[in-house]
Amino acid sequence: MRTAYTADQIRAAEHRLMARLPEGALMQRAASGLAAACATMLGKVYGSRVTLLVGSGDNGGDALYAGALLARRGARVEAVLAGSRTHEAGLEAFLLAGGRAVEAGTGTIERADLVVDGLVGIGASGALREPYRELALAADAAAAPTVAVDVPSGVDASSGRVEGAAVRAALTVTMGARKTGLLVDPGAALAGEVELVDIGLGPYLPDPDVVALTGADVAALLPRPAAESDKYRRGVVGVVAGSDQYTGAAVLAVGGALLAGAGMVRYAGPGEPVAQVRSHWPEAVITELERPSLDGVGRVQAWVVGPGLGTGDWAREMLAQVLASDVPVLIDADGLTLVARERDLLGRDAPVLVTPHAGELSRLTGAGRDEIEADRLRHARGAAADLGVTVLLKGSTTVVAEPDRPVRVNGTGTAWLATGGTGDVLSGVAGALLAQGLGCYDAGSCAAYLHGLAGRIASSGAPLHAAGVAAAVPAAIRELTGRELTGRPAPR
Ligand SMILES: NC(=O)C1=CN([C@@H]2O[C@H](COP(=O)(O)OP(=O)(O)OC[C@H]3O[C@@H](n4cnc5c(N)ncnc54)[C@H](OP(=O)(O)O)[C@@H]3O)[C@@H](O)[C@H]2O)[C@@H](O)CC1
Ligand SMILES: Nc1ncnc2c1ncn2[C@@H]1O[C@H](COP(=O)(O)OP(=O)(O)O)[C@@H](O)[C@H]1O
Ligand SMILES: [K+]
Repeated sequence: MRTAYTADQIRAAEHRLMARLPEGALMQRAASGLAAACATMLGKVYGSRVTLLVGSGDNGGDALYAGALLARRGARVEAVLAGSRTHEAGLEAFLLAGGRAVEAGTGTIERADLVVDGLVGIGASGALREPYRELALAADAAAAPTVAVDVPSGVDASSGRVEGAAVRAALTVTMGARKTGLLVDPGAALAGEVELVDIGLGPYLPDPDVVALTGADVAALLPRPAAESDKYRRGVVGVVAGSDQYTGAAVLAVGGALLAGAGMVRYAGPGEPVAQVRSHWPEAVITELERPSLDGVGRVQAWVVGPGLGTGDWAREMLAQVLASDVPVLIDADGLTLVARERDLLGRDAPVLVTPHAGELSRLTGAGRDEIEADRLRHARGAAADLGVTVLLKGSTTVVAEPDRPVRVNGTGTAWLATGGTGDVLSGVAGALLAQGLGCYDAGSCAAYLHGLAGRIASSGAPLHAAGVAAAVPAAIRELTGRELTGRPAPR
């Protein structure tokens, strides 16, 4: 599990650790980790040109001490001192090691083999001010890669929010613990690779603000069939999706559920989608509905409701019946539009997982779509608290929020997933995990991981289509579980 923390959490931990250490010790640890990462990126340090962008705080201090270490190894290191003041001891060490302070606009950024962004770290507030803004833009325009110290300047460390210009780093060397903003877009997209330098902060850190599951975490959570499993015990998913107008959503949601390991998938819907689901998935158990009713559809362990369902009376009645059941329900797409109109539908005791994209969340909460995308953590958390449900907010970083738990963030996806129907597949995958017994928080975050990985497999650097993502889900599971045997060993 990768953990991340807000600036306040990090600062509090640093204070406790610093009280036990000689002055400056933490910064020395940070700087040597930073210098080592820069050296690896440069390949050959001797004779290379390194330009430091140095702000007025300790972030600039880290850069100066690291610059001193690189200068001692023969790099030609120049520093642009951009702040109203400069970390004194850091500057002294830098100059003593042969580093040079230069003015911006002397071509130093353009000539560099490597730029080090030490403008601001966790002490930043608001959009980058001048001259930092212009330096960030110059670093972005330069040919050399940028290594960001702690966080790319311009990215809010606690949220990933970016107001105005920001540094685009090839590598972010982060001190003591990952910052939340490095795992959540738009900040995550600007951080590049993230390398964590251990400065001994671990024992002083509180519970994390956000976490990202690793493949091993997901593998440990994924349900597997046991030797004595049968299809009912493995978990039956009910899918209420699709309409005469939107048949594909039904096919994709059922496919996602089947290929993510449901013991069985029951599909209930009107004639057109029934015909489509039947021809694509003969293994699904289908009830063709003459009227909106779940009578006679059979028992399930979880429902998926909403994709392509429409928002008319039929859809509303189906949603109400699904929500009147006593099993977990995943609500997506049109189901969310209906809930936005009629919040009371959510009043139930069994768990609810909602899976909006930013536009759908906007309908649910009234916040603007752009505002949600700029600060997805805050909006997902707020909606989970307000609605009393688990919220999986889709997008470039998918986040799963549940009251009183760290937000789980997922970055396994690829932008190629931004194509029609992939969300329907996700709803099926998550529904299968709910039916197999995972709670909403685990089902949502494992589904996001698997779906993102399946997207990468299906894409392999080229366009994908939603059915291909569903088809790649078993390969994604195989990649995580390493082809382990389940049930009885094969006879020899
Ligand atoms: N503490 C520790 O033990 C360790 C800390 N470490 C390191 O210290 C970093 C935190 O250092 P920090 O607290 O000095 O804050 P930091 O981010 O350098 O700069 C804040 C200053 O920047 C300015 N400024 C703010 N917003 C701005 C804006 N929008 N646009 C322009 N300027 C802006 C403002 O200054 P002013 O405007 O007054 O010039 C403010 O005072 C941390 O990220 C890590 O790298 C590591 O060495 C490990 C040990
Ligand atoms: N830029 C992106 N990077 C990674 N994943 C993305 C990106 N944009 C969208 N996705 C993913 O693609 C899927 C799209 O779902 P959704 O918006 O519901 O589409 P649809 O309704 O057409 O199925 C979600 O899983 C989402 O997280
Ligand atoms: K920085």
